[in-house]
Amino acid sequence: MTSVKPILKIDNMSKTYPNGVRALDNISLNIPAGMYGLLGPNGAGKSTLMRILATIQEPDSGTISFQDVDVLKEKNELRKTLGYLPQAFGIYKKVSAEKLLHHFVILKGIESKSERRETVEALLKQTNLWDVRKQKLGGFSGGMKQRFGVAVALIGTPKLMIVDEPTAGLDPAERVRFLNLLSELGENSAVILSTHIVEDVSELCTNMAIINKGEILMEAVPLKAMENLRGLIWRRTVDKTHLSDYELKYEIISTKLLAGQTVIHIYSEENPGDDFKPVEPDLEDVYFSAMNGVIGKYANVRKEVKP
Ligand SMILES: Nc1ncnc2c1ncn2[C@@H]1O[C@H](COP(=O)(O)OP(=O)(O)OP(=O)(O)O)[C@@H](O)[C@H]1O
Repeated sequence: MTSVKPILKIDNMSKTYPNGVRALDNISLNIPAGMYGLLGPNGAGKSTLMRILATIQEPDSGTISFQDVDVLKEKNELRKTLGYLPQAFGIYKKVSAEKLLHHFVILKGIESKSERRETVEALLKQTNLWDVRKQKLGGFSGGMKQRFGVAVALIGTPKLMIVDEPTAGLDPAERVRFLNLLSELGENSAVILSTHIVEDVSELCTNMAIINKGEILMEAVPLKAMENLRGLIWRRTVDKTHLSDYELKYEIISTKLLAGQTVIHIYSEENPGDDFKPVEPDLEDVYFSAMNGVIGKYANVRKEVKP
């Protein structure tokens, strides 16, 4: 749980699709201002939650409040102060970035011509697209398109930004540029970033939640969560053919191929011996520990059923 006062509160929210998939299962979250990471694997329910927060999808039950706004009842109130970058969005390929942004600024209701020009210029500069403003959007790289999406989402200086899986498919340089842009936004508004990439959260977010199969496994301050795991994570290289023996004996939280070798991380409250070395836990250890139920929502359940 985060101790800072929440700016966005989600209570007991559920959503089941007509095909019977329960995408969100009684979710509650307290989200403070700044950068907030929603971390989870494919199919966890992130996009469903983001679309509901962005007021384009209805939950079956639950409430959301943003400051004094009852989000589900006063959708237009929230929309005035909302920026949303969806996971996938279409753009007009044959139009230049500058021209299309002008159109969106008009749609947002900025009537004065000079104010429009200033807004467009400021947004293109902020998103580092000023030099390519005359280029057609069809020729933009994935990262440039994402930054254009941010420019659109930023029109009207939103207080709440919803950003759904923005770094998937970006090359490393574009990813860094994009994350830097987001962290600047986090200084003035609440930014909720959904991602399956642990590094997006560790590099950027002061608060986070881990979601899987429609459930929140834990809410945490990343630095504290890593600290709490200190002394509990151990690693060693194993022969792949012996992996199942280790699985029987230890609480393996992750198995990775590293330079052709199989490296396992285990959770153990005591020194396991057996050539294991202590690990300084990172956010990936936190994520896999929560996903495996050794910490977070299912930690106690798991301990009770263990011999
Ligand atoms: N319109 C829909 N109709 C039926 N099932 C859906 C629909 N949208 C999503 N789902 C299902 O709901 C679950 C959650 O999907 P969601 O897209 O919210 O997850 P996600 O965490 O964003 O995953 P991804 O990163 O793969 O987009 C998945 O099992 C998905 O197949």
